[in-house]
Amino acid sequence: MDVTPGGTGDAGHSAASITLDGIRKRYPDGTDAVRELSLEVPAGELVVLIGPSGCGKSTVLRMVNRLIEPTGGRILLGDEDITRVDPVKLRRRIGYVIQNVGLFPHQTVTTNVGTVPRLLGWSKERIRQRSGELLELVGLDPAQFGRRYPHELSGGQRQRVGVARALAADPVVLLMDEPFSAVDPIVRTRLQEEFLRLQAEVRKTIVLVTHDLDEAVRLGDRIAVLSEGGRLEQYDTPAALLGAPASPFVREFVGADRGIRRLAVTPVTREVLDGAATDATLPELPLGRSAYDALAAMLTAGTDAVLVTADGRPAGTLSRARVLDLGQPGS
Ligand SMILES: Nc1ncnc2c1ncn2[C@@H]1O[C@H](COP(=O)(O)OP(=O)(O)OP(=O)(O)O)[C@@H](O)[C@H]1O
Repeated sequence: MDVTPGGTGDAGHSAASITLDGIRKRYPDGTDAVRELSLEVPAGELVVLIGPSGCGKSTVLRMVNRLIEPTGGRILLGDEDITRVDPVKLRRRIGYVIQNVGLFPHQTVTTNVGTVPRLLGWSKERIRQRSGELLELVGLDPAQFGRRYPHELSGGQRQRVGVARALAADPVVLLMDEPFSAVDPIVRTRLQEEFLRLQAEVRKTIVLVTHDLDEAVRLGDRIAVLSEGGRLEQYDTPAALLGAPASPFVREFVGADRGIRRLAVTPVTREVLDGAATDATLPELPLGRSAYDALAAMLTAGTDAVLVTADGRPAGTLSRARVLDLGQPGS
């Protein structure tokens, strides 16, 4: 299957960076939802906006596709200032996924996925082909699911259709507002994993809003922690954020269990190994897995170390003490 952007003959938009340049939003009642925020999202990266309820996350997200008009500042997609372009045309270039998906209930899955291509005037055949590709990409067999209506799907399946629809016209940017929060935790974890695989293939520029720190750490290339009024407290990789919170606010926000969270985003590399590969009775762990996986393997096997392998051959051992060090700030 051709999963390259615009695989059905479109010119291909690939991904564009997003620059928020001093954006502000004051609602008509005088609420300063976003006082001033500057942030750059590199092309092809997934950036998570996280922060306490009411800090302005959704307002920021919706200013990017102009569902909410900024009261100040500029937003650039690549080099283009989009604060002045036609918002309706803009939204056709930006995928948008929300919590309860918002599928059209009286349209089939295939028709839902083809919404934006139809608005763009694609031919019927091209839309049908693109819908099929996208459904396969999100793990739904088009022959089985294409003719169903949204109420004939599970919550997780609906969410996948929502993602397929958002990607259908090969948007330059994907905005996601709490996309996985309406499904139960097990389905959520599976959707997150599938979504990471999908992102590895399509490499869109994505801004995702969530309340869930674990989700932020799992999905984000970078995380922007916001406080009230859209104030940017820290903008960093998950490992840096958990390892070195920049302020007491962030420290409190990432919580006392940030050490264990940090292990989950710390890969086991050759540099961290602290013993020779001598003990073949130890549980094995391939290089590149997380320090959290290493600790889990030790706890399961009741050992104090794992044998780390590279291409199936022993590369060294990693001790429990070393893993615990990796969870400490500043290591
Ligand atoms: N239309 C509106 N008019 C006035 N104030 C608004 C409006 N929409 C949002 N607000 C306020 O702006 C602030 C930011 O809201 P926003 O929805 O962006 O926050 P959020 O971080 O996404 O919150 P949550 O996590 O609870 O969804 C809040 O104080 C909210 O009450």
